[in-house]
Amino acid sequence: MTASPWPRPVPLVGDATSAAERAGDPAAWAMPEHAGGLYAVVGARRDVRRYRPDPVPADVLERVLAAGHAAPSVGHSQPWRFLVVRDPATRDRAAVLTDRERLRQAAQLEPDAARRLLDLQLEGVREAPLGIVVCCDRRTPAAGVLGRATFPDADLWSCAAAIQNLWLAARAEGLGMGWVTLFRPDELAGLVGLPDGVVTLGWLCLGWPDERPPAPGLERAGWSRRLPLSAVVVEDRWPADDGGPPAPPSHLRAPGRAAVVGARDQADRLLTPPGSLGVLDRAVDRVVALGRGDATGGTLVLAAADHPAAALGVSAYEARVTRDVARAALAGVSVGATAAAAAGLATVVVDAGVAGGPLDGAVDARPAGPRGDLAGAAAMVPDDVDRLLTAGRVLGRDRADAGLVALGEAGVGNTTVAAALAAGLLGADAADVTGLGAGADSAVLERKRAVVTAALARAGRGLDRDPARALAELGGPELTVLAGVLLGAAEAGAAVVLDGFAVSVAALAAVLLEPGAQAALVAGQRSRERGHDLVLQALGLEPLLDLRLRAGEGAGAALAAGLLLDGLRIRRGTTRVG
Ligand SMILES: Cc1cc2ncn([C@H]3O[C@H](COP(=O)(O)O)[C@@H](O)[C@H]3O)c2cc1C
Ligand SMILES: O=C(O)c1cccnc1
Repeated sequence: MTASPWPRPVPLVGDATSAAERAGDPAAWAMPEHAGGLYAVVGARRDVRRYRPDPVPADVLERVLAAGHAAPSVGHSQPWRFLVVRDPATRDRAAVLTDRERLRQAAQLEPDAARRLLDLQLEGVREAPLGIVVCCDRRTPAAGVLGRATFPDADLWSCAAAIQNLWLAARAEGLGMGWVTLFRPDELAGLVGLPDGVVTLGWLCLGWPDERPPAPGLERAGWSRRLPLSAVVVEDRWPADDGGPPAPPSHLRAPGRAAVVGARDQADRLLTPPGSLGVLDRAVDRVVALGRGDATGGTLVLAAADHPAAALGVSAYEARVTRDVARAALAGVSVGATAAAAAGLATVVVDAGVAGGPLDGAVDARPAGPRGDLAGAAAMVPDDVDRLLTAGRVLGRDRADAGLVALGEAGVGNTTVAAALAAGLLGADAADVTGLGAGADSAVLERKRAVVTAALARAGRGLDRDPARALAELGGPELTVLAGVLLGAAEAGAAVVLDGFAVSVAALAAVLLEPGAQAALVAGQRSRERGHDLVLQALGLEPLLDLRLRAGEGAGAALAAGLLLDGLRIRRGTTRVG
């Protein structure tokens, strides 16, 4: 192309680039000197719930509000209004509205869920020096705004984008912000006198933060994790085999961020290098975050059951051993019960279907319906899974106030049942999760693998998304009861100490049912059973002990609980610095 003799007209306002410049360097619009800072602020934004009372200077507030006002809006309609509340009386009335709403919602929930709601940290509304009621002025008819005729709620989304801008600017200024929506919208609107047609998106707390969470509190508490990017980015078309909606999020209470950070802070103030007790310190942090740092004892819950699968030659022992072990535990003379006593734990035995009829002195949680051997028929009927989970929950809640809840099992043949359940829940091969159990030889091991393989083929796929069905198809009644005990104990705020392979598989089912329960768990030990490590990894737990146990009965959980109680004593007894 020959050069044009004509100079290019350059507009005096706006974009001075030429088409040739833009084609020559399409990325030249970037702002490399700012990008790093922006991503850092995006990554460091947190929902803050604790505030210092100090005022926010007017110029800082104005910059933050201006950032909100710079948000994108549908048809450039700028529908947001930022109603800044400084008046302490209005703030106090808003706090009362959230308190009231909390009680109202709690009254409609199961007692347990209600308690969790009541524990929510909402003090920010009272503490923060500023409240911002973000409003959307919807009085312009949707059809009159470019883009809203087809998406009539796009004005609300614009306001949400403004909130995100406010939030990022606040973070960059070092201010904390929390978005509170536990209001009846009309009550909040009434409080600040919004006219008809102006709606609110909630109350933003704004002030200097009295917590500086490095990660979302719920993430640190193990409640949930940010999904990998690949899980939320879809190419071109929604996948045809998506398997239905994702599992609902957990409603189980994990410790709040303040509790989790508080536990860590407390440990950091001891006269010792932070984390000096390693894995034990992390377990102690968990218990302290649950508010149970004062525990000096607890309970070993031992659930026992026999299994039709045992008739397929998958154990080196006869089925009557289960009954003997459970009776010895009731008499306090089994390995598990003596280990529990040594650790300062009481033992409670649950009869989850021990052969030979109900066991005197045990908590009765026996399945009522038919039982299958996994390979040929489902382990239990769904009704029994529900009943046994509930029975376990009741027991777990009941034992939560006594201190730690350690879990143990007895059931001849149950390492095969646990292997089938683990394979179903993890999508693993039989060979990866089938081990020697209480002492299998190669012929028994061969039969165990065959049973697990047949069970998986019979039960079909997708069990990882439906843990209750997995328990019915591939589970055992003692594992189901233990999953319930874990959930009940975790719901009531207790720390739960796991034992070996079978207990850990029960825990995996429980955590798939209620991810929030993970925050309550401490892995007692890594046993020598094949597959245990895989299950612990799936639980995201590092065990306290690694003694190559193959005991079952809660022996490892009791040993670890003793160590954990020592760790709590050390935490309480060590002097604090500065
Ligand atoms: C005397 C005795 C006491 C036990 N206590 C726990 N288990 C452990 O072994 C059993 C599971 O292994 P498998 O799947 O190979 O049968 C469960 O009862 C478990 O708790 C025991 C096993 C025996 C023999
Ligand atoms: O790993 C275990 O928990 C285990 C192994 C063998 C027998 N009972 C339990």
